[in-house]
Order: sequence, then structure tokens, then C-alpha cells
Amino acid sequence: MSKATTRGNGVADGTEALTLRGIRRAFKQADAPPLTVLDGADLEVRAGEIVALVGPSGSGKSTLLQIAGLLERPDAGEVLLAGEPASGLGDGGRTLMRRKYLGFVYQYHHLLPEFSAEENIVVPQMVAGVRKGAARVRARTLLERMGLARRGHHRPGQLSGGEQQRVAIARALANGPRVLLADEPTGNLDPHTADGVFAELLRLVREEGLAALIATHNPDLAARMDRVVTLREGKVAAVAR
Ligand SMILES: Nc1ncnc2c1ncn2[C@@H]1O[C@H](COP(=O)(O)OP(=O)(O)OP(=O)(O)O)[C@@H](O)[C@H]1O
Repeated sequence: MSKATTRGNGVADGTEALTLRGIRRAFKQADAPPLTVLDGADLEVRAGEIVALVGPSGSGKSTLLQIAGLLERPDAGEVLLAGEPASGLGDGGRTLMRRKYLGFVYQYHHLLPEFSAEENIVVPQMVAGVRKGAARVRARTLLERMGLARRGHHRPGQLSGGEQQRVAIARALANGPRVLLADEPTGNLDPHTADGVFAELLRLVREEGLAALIATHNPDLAARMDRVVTLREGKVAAVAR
């Protein structure tokens, strides 16, 4: 029998990670019919798979990521994380599910300015119930893996844009998520820095064996992922390469 590939997080590649079924979302507009952004979007991303989400500005990429990340509720449809349905859960249940399964990286780092890089990675672990000592060890390991071993005591304001984003990536992975969601994770960086940070993001995601859904406008970055999907008329469509 062939042995399933498992990586850092111990989850076999191909295991169900993120499933979106029939997602619909419309926004009310003044003096106009509602704007339907998602109109039956289906997507499956499995452990070990990195998927690029592309599409023109306004096509609904951020909306889809917010819904996949349980930060917004769809009007209809279902989100499952590791096979567990989120529909039917209250806000508290959704928060716990988010903590258990998800990591987020945004275009802007959103690090806490008064805390050091290391503390920024420790805090979400402590919120999730990890003891401080263990959280520090994990933070230092992640910083080292991002090439920032010597910068842990620096505050975000003392770091470059690329370094800040590396810390944000380490923070997203701190609690060992199954799924990484990223919205233009290197969109704020100059092209050379973006290239390096993106390579490290991909390396870490692969080493950890996560499923990742990454929205980008950059075709070169999309081409470096395993699969590319686009939003077309509110539905997810495969992009041939
Ligand atoms: N809370 C909201 N209320 C009203 N309209 C919204 C809301 N959120 C998003 N929209 C609209 O939904 C559409 C999709 O927005 P979304 O941000 O998901 O697109 P996107 O593909 O991520 O765009 P971009 O690439 O420019 O970031 C846009 O027309 C936007 O104006």
C-alpha cells in the first residue's frame, strides 16, 4: 500500500481542507437592484494544494475569502473546514472554528505596533490556549524559518515592509492551521521584495502541508501555484495553463 504524504502538520495530502458549496452573496445598493457578487461559487482546496484566486477588480475575490474565512456569512451555500460544516454555528462557534483551522495574511500586515515581532506571534497562540513558553518556542522557530531569527525583539515599526510581511506570515501559521487564506499578501511590496516574500510564503505553506487559497492580481505569482481559478459571473472557473 502506498503511504500518504504527510508534512509538518501531520495531515495527509489530499485530505479535505476547504470546501465552498453554492456560495451566494449579494449586496444592497441604493436605488438599484442588489449587486450579486457570488452566484453559486463552488471550490475545493485539499491539504497540500496551493490555489491562486484571480479575477478582475470587483469580481468578488475578497468577498469569497471573507466567506471562506468565516468572517462574513453567505446569503446561501455552505463552507466546510476539514469536512466540518460552519453553517448553523453561532458567532462563538465560528470564532473557535476559525482559530482551529484558519490562518490569514492580508495585503497590509496588521501587526500590533506596540509588541515585538516575537510577541505578535506569541499572542494569537496564547489566545488559543497555548502556554507562553511553548508559544515563544514556536514563534522563534517560525521567525528563524522566515530568516528573521535576529529580529524577534524588534517592533513592526523597526522592520522593513518585507520583514513586517514575513512576521505576518509567521503569525498566520503560529497555531498550525489547516488552511491559509491570503488576500494579495505581497501587494504592498516592491516587485523584488514581493518575489522573495512570496517564495518564502510558498515554501512554508508546502513544508507545513497546508491548503492555501491566495488572491492575486499578479499573473507571475499565480503561475507559481499548483492551480489557478478565477471568478466569472459569480462562479469559480478553472483557468487553463
Ligand atoms: N460590504 C459591501 N457592501 C456593498 N458592496 C460591497 C461590499 N463588499 C464588497 N462589495 C462590492 O462587491 C464587489 C466585489 O468586491 P470584492 O472586494 O470582493 O472584489 P475583489 O475581486 O476582491 O476586488 P479587488 O481585486 O479590487 O480587491 C465590488 O463591486 C464591491 O464594491
